[in-house]
Amino acid sequence: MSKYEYLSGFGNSFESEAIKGALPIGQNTPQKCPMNLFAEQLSGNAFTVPRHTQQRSWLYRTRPSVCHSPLVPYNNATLLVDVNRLNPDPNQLRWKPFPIPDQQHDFVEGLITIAGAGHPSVRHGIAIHIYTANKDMSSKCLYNSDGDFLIVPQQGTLNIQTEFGYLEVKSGEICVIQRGMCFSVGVPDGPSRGYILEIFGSHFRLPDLGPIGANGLANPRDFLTPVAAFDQDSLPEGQKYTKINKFLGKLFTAQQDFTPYNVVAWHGNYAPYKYDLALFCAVNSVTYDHLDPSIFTVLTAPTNEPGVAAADFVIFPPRWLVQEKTFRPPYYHRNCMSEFMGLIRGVYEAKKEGFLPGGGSLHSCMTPHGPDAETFNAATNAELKPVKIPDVALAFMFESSLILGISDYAKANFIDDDYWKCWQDLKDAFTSKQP
Ligand SMILES: O=C(O)Cc1cc(O)ccc1O
Ligand SMILES: [Fe+2]
Repeated sequence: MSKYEYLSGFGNSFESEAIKGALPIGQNTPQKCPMNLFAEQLSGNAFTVPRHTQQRSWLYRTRPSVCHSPLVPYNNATLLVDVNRLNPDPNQLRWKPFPIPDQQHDFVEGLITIAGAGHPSVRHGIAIHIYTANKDMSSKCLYNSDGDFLIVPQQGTLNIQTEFGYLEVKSGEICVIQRGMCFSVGVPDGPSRGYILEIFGSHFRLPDLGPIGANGLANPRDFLTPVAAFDQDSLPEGQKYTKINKFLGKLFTAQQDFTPYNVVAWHGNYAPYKYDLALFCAVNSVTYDHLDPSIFTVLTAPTNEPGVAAADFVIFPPRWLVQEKTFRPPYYHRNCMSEFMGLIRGVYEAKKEGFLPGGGSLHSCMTPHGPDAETFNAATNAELKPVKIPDVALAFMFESSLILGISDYAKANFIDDDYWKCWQDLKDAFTSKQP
């Protein structure tokens, strides 16, 4: 039987036992838990939030998480930086694909902060990171006190062990690992790379569908949460397990002499999940005009202001373009939101050249942008028959209401210095035509 087994549904209250009978019946904290397990609650929200937003789980484990040595600074992730150390830059920014260094490094060591805003200390804000890895996090796990990670693998499958069970996340799929959950990333395909959206405030939810109705976009049943699984073998005598904690933008580490993957059963609605982007049911104009990209929202992390997201995760999926009398690529625009884009595979519909898989772009608040000149010229003259954006294309956007700063590293490395030139051939065809 594969260790990758899942429960289906978004935000459900689940229960899962790796050994039948490990969950207490009818209560959370019996005087003695079945099988002498320890009961431990993991809270994803304040105890007192409205019931429909409450997220928490109960974990039944062989030893509680508290049995570890004191946490001390961990300095092996040199490019992960606190969001209070970022720089303003209003330019249109584009990064070439971030290379995967040859030197041996795991998912944590390969974290690179690109952009962000707000701060985890006030539970408001986001950070955008790139990860690269070419070795597994063996005997090492990460848990994040700062917020939730939405992970978008671009190259290489991720085998992720979590306290809740195992997740296999391929390129073209995403996963969410929330605040506090221990996880370890394996890279079975070798050199791997991807994007991370970290949110410091609310959790991700599915967008409201309004007049779209009860179905479409990302359907709840396609979100998959792992079944309970724990490490059967104890650590060899003398061997330690390393726990790493991201806390206010810095990493800390502690040791313990047992695996953190000792949860025999769990129940609740605060659990990691994955989603296959190929299952996204795109909805769009079947008459005319280019609609706003919010129509492609997979997940949204709301702020307290109705309709305003700390971050939306939006994709540009394979789909048919059928609009009549319409300039079909994205329009030229200046947005009050910040738009970080990444490319999983193929070519993005607004950029004929230069935006490459594993790279990125950032168009900040009010930074003008839109299709490059080549795309404009082709689309203005194209015959408007139905066209399929092919299955090999998959771009995405992290769109945020916050104004993002960029890291020293992102400012100085892999920047495409010629990006601005892609718009310079957009000529004034109005003035020259006047009598
Ligand atoms: O800038 C971008 O490429 C993203 C984007 C796509 C789109 O279809 C409409 C607006 C928008 O910001
Ligand atoms: Fe845009």
